[in-house]
Amino acid sequence: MLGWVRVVLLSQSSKRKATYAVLFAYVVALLAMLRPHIWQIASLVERFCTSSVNVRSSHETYDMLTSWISSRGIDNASRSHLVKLNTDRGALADRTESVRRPLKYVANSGVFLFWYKGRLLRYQATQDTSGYFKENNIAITCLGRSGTILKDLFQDCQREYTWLFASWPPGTGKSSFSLAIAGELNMDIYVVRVPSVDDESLKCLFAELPAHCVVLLEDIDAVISAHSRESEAVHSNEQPSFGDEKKRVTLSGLLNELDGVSSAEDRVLIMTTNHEMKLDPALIRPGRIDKKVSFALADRDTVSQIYCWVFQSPSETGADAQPCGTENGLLQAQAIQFAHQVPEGVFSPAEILSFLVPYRHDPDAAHQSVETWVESRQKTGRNLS
Ligand SMILES: Nc1ncnc2c1ncn2[C@@H]1O[C@H](COP(=O)(O)OP(=O)(O)OP(=O)(O)O)[C@@H](O)[C@H]1O
Repeated sequence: MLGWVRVVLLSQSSKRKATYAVLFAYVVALLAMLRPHIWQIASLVERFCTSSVNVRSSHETYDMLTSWISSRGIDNASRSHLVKLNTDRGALADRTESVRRPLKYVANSGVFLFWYKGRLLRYQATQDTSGYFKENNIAITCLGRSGTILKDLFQDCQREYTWLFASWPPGTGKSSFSLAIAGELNMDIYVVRVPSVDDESLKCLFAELPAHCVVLLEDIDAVISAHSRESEAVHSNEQPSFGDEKKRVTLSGLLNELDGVSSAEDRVLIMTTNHEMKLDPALIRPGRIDKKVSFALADRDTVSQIYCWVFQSPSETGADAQPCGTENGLLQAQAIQFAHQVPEGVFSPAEILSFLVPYRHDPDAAHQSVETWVESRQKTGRNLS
């Protein structure tokens, strides 16, 4: 067969084509020879030349990974799916909330290949039926003995999952941002913590508002909608207590006030929450809310800006000060170095700030202690588990 290929192509008098054809023929012949041993070879490659990470459906990392996978349609081709509610399993989800949550389809079995950061990865879903309970397993495999790419993938999954489903941790700057807006607009700001008021007191507060102001409603997820009341009653096996209802703001009570506030010109209404998934769609529908701003955990840029802010010299403080400007090269370099010691998307700006402030007169000590601090936070189960 090899001789035949060579003769035919040489007659086309193209030396290069002939070389390629010969090489191709050798490869085909080699594959034909190895064909009976192909599974042994594959298993040797898998055993000695790949790295993999395994995830079981009983662990929360499974939810993180499958959210990432299903949002990209990587396992769409599977013929057998497990259907799940797209929800954070750590949250105490109200049963009625599940009606609003999107469904997520996760492959039960099958092998799928996908590209991630320029590397080809393999996703294999299997079902373990050996025990009393069936458990789904996922193995992600990459070529090569270094699993760095897999660690990157899981960090991405975690970041996206935290962003989409988990409660955001507090201290990401929502209230500070609102105060800054009021300062920028030169307006007074009226702050209402929704969990501490009821319909009646909210009505009184709103009646007193001046025409020109910023109104900040903190923690609006504390509002109770009609169906949460029913659900609470069902779960506690009790009739709804009308005495208790008065102690909280109801959805309809809040909507009445909001429609009044937003109809007044020159008033800026800001609502904050750490639990976006708990909000009733009526509260955040277009028309009632003009803009949604998400506050994330600190990325590298934020960490280095906070560092500069803490360690700037007193002469640099002031409204227009740019402590990390290029003219302050040393501080900028130290800030970048510090930002690389803190994993991205894991800590809130408030946490970074409270770590740094005690070291404000001793930046070297901050650099020396940060790794231990990060490790201890991770060990206590904070975000990276
Ligand atoms: N991007 C940031 N840069 C510097 N400091 C920040 C930043 N974000 C938050 N902080 C600091 O973190 C602390 C908490 O911020 P803030 O109260 O605004 O957060 P929050 O998101 O409103 O928290 P919560 O969810 O508890 O209401 C404040 O001291 C604030 O100055």
